[in-house]
Amino acid sequence: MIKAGIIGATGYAGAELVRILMNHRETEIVWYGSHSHIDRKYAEVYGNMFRIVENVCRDDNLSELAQQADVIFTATPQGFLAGMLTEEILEKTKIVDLSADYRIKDVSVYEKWYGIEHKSPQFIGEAVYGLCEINREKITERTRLVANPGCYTTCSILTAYPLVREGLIDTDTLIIDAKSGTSGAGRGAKVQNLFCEVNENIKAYGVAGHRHTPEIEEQLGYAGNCNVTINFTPHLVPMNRGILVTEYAKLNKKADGTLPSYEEIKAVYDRYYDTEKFIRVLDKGICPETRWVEGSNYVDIGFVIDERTGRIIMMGALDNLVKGAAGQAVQNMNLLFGLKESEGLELVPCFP
Ligand SMILES: NC(=O)C1=CN([C@@H]2O[C@H](COP(=O)(O)OP(=O)(O)OC[C@H]3O[C@@H](n4cnc5c(N)ncnc54)[C@H](OP(=O)(O)O)[C@@H]3O)[C@@H](O)[C@H]2O)C=CC1
Ligand SMILES: CC(=O)N[C@@H](CCC(=O)OP(=O)(O)O)C(=O)O
Repeated sequence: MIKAGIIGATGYAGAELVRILMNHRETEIVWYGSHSHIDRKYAEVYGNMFRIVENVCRDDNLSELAQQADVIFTATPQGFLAGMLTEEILEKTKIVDLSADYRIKDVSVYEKWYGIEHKSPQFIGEAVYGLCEINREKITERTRLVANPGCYTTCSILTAYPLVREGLIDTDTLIIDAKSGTSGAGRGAKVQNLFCEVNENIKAYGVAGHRHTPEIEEQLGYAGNCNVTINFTPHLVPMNRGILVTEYAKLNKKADGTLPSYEEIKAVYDRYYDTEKFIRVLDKGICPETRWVEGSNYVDIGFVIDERTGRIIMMGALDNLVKGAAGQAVQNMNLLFGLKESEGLELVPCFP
């Protein structure tokens, strides 16, 4: 059995990791890390785990956990892992980090957009960006550190990736409009996430300055082998889970001056994603909906070509806590240990 420890097990992403790993046949959770519930029974913090998890919450001592665990998931605030990570820890265990600490390769970009100093930039080069469908061959039994992509970025990148890779869209015209359920903001109490602030309301935030912008630009830049500059505007919507992205871009014309057809674009998506278990490219005319992916590791993708404006509208939906966080982290763990990639992740979407 793989011994897994979770630092930040009492947060929303950590709790989803617990739920998924409970049904993983090759894994045993040896550490339920917390910051403010130390020594409290985990099932008192999360009642859904009553009579399922008997353990008490431990602290966030990464060095001690590294002695016991084959893999550590850090579902902690930005900067936590960067402040703790050492070579000694990485010699003992593998780490899948759900925060953004090792996602961006240029440390000055990280420090500018996150507004914090990076405490261990020496590990950034080694970290693999764990977007499994794109970087699968880099996530191996030799990998020690995985930077697990987040919810908005996973959805935004996977939705546009094939078309950017194939040069089918003008990336300078790419606009990503994204919406997230409130669990995306974490469990910590914040006034802007109170029921009366969120319910019956929808608002944009982080306009022209959200920290996910450079991460999406970097990854799509690798895909297109070019500099990518986007507008990314997230919105908070009154639902628990779910990310929906709507992406707009000018389609590049073909040599004969015409736009690619629906069938040509669909063939490209299918070529990239037909064999991907967790990416479902929907049939013509069907737009992704968050409710059809809730509780699952799926990303649903659809698109429409607007002949009138010459733009394509690409849409993607996922569950921010599953494919956008814990599910993807477990997918990465499966790759790190040479297991079946979908082990523990064959979760059927729940509805309603
Ligand atoms: N929510 C989401 O949809 C997604 C989240 N993520 C990322 O996952 C990480 C966790 O997010 P999320 O679960 O939403 O956040 P939460 O606020 O819900 O949980 C944070 C967790 O970290 C612990 N913690 C808080 N402060 C510290 C600290 N100073 N040192 C150590 N541990 C601490 C908390 O412990 P305690 O509960 O005991 O206070 C809790 O277990 C973040 O980096 C986030 O960006 C990534 C993708 C999606
Ligand atoms: C609704 C909400 O507040 N969402 C968070 C993003 C989710 C998250 O935790 O960020 P990562 O994907 O980088 O890990 C935000 O906008 O900062």
